[in-house]
Amino acid sequence: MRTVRAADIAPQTYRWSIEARNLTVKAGRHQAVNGLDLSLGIGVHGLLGANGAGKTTLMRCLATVIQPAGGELSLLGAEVSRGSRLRGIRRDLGYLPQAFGYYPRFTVREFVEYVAWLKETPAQDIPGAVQRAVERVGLEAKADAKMKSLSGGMLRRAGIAQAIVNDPAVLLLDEPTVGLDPEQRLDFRDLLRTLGVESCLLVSTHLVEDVAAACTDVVMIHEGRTAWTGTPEELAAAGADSAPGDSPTERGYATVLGRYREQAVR
Ligand SMILES: Nc1ncnc2c1ncn2[C@@H]1O[C@H](COP(=O)(O)OP(=O)(O)OP(=O)(O)O)[C@@H](O)[C@H]1O
Repeated sequence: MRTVRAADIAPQTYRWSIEARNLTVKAGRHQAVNGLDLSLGIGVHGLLGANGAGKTTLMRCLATVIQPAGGELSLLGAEVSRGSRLRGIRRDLGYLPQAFGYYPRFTVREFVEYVAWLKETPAQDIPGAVQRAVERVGLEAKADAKMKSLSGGMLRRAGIAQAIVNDPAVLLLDEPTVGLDPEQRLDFRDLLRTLGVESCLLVSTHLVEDVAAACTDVVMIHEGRTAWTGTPEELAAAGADSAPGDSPTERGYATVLGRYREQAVR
C-alpha cells in the first residue's frame, strides 16, 4: 500500500512539475540542448525527435544527473542550478536511463529495494513498495531471479520497476519500450496511463504509436530546441497524405518535423 508522505498533502505551490526556460545543456563539449522551453504538468508527455535531437541529454538534465549549462529549470517548484540542493527533488523523481547499471548478482527484488533505499523510502515501507512496483511491471514471477539471468525485455521492466518504486511525482523514462514484446507494450501503455493520472511523466521514444496510444500530449524536439507541441490527435491531423509513414501519427511526425527543418534553414 502506498504511504502518504508530507509532500503529498502539502499545498502545491508550483504551476508546472517541470518548467524550463531557454535551457541549455552540454553533452561532452556539444551543446545538445540549445535554448529549450518546456512547461509540463500532470499527464503523460511523449518526447519525440530524430536520433541526436537531444532527448537523452534533456532527460539526464531533468533527472539531475547533469546540470544545466544555462537558462532556467524548475522541478516541482524548486530551482535547479549549480550548487542547488537536489536531495529533496531526487526523492520525488523516478528515472529510467536508456542504459542503466545494476549489480548482475542482485535479484530483481534486491535491485528495486536498493533504489528504494537510495530514494530514502522509510525502511518499513520498502518491502511493500518493492512488491507493488515489481507487480506493476508484471515481473513478480522473476522477483527472486538474478538480474544477469533476465532477457532484454525483462531487464527493461526491472528498470521501470526501480523508476516507479518511490511513486515519483516526476517520472522520466528514456525509451522504456525497447525490447518489450507486443503484449508487454500494451500492458506498459496501460501502466503509463495509470501513472499519468497523478504524476508528470516524460517518455522518450521512437515508437510514435506508443505516443498516440498512451500520451496526453507530445513534445517534439530538434537540435535541442522545442520544434512542436500538441496532442497526439493534433499530430495525427497534421500529417500530409504524401508524407512517409504507415499511420496518421507517423505521417504527422514526418510532416511536422519536415516543416520545422525547412523553417530552421531559412
Ligand atoms: N559525450 C558526448 N560528447 C559529445 N557529443 C555528444 C555526447 N553525447 C551526446 N552528444 C551529441 O549530442 C547530441 C544529442 O545527443 P542525445 O543522445 O541527447 O540525442 P537523442 O535525441 O537522445 O538521440 P537518440 O535518439 O539517438 O538516442 C547528438 O548530436 C550527440 O552526437
